[in-house]
Amino acid sequence: MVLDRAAVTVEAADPRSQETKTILAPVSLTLTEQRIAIIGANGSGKSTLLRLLNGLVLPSSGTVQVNGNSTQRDVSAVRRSVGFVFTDPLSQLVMPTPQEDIELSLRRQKLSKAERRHKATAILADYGLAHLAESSIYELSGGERQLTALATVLAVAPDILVLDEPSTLLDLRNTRLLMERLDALPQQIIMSTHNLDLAARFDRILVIDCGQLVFDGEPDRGIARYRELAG
Ligand SMILES: Nc1ncnc2c1ncn2[C@@H]1O[C@H](COP(=O)(O)OP(=O)(O)OP(=O)(O)O)[C@@H](O)[C@H]1O
Repeated sequence: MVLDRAAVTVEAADPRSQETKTILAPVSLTLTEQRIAIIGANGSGKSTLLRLLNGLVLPSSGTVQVNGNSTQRDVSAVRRSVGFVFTDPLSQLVMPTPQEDIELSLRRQKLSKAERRHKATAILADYGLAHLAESSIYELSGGERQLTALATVLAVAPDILVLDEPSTLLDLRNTRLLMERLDALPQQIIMSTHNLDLAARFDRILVIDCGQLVFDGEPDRGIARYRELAG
């Protein structure tokens, strides 16, 4: 993934104003490490940076490329390569039950209906969610929904996994399970998190503050920088 002076600005809240607000100042990055964490205060711009990576947000200036595909010109190719897990699983789970959601995720694979059903059942079992396969998404706990959302995205084996604060709703046990699961994945992972234990395990850390990249490097130093900023 390559960001070349990618910046995000939005119109000012007051429609009479000509001004724009910069949410993310121009940033140039080549993201090649297997495990990259993004940390920073609430509202600093972490989600905006992540959303640039799969074309959910397009840069107002500069470019973002994934495997040579521009998010502005080839967004479908980018979305096929980049699986995105939202902080709020309800933004992502669109079908009534986990089983149906995973089957929907598998729709582009050349499988018969029965094969799709069978594969979705196996994926849910792998995540310890088999007993919830036919439950309403709304009856699941926040953590169960979060794991279902992860299973749904990984069902299609994207090349790159982008996760926006994936442990927010998880208890200690499920956070540990998530860490183990992420550790075992072959994909490149780029994740924002407020969980510094999780971030410390990664290869590279980006620290964002007020829409600016203020640190890019080794986890211990990145976490120390973030602690300084938090005061
Ligand atoms: N479409 C938009 N229009 C106006 N402001 C926006 C828009 N998207 C994001 N913002 C603002 O940009 C800033 C950065 O938001 P972003 O969601 O990237 O922060 P974050 O670091 O992920 O925060 P958190 O840790 O709270 O999830 C916030 O002040 C947010 O209100």
